[in-house]
Amino acid sequence: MIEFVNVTKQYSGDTTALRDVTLTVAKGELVYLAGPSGAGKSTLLKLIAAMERPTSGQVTVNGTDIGRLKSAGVPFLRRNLGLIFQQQRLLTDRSVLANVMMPMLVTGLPRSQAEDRARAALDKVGLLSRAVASPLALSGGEQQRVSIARAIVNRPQIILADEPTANLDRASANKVFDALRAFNKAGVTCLISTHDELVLDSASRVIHLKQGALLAEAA
Ligand SMILES: Nc1ncnc2c1ncn2[C@@H]1O[C@H](COP(=O)(O)OP(=O)(O)OP(=O)(O)O)[C@@H](O)[C@H]1O
Repeated sequence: MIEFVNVTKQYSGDTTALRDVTLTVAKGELVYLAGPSGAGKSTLLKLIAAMERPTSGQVTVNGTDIGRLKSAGVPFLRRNLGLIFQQQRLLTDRSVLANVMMPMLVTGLPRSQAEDRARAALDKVGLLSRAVASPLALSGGEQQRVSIARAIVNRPQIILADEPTANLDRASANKVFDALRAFNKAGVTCLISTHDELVLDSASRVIHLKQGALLAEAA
């Protein structure tokens, strides 16, 4: 479902963010990305979402070659992706419910249907009771769970989460990981970058990056 073959990504200014990375993530897998700051975790996720293009090598997502994808094809690719990135903040002048409805309204789903699905998604992350609240009234962990609900309402096949629990306390982080694991159990392929040692220790698959290079995976 996701395949990197000899992928190198250089940013202007001569930074090599990824070096000759080859990996495969199968449908339904839950994969964590680990590595020190600057190791290339965000870059790897951005390549999958076509937010960046490989300098060399090939990235394939659901059969789509990201390096050859025309900009008109990007929305079609993203329809299958649930993105939880730090820069995608919630709109603070709208309710929690309105934030979660947004991606469905954009695709033209009728309002009543969008609302039903948004409520169901908020229920799954344990926040249905906060539907009419402003995101500003929520804790950081709750806001992150709203972001997860927003990322999954269009029923993506793949969730990409970039350090979804950065700056959260243990209890909030656990709830965020629980929500992500639940979606994985329901069949969604998940790639999650994290520094959370507790989660990494108990993970079935961890991809370690160091200075842009893949370290051998533990068997
Ligand atoms: N848009 C960009 N332009 C230039 N250099 C970039 C850009 N984005 C990332 N880099 C550089 O590429 C390298 C890898 O960055 P990346 O954000 O992928 O690492 P990371 O492992 O996600 O780090 P962190 O844990 O701090 O988020 C770093 O040296 C970074 O400074």
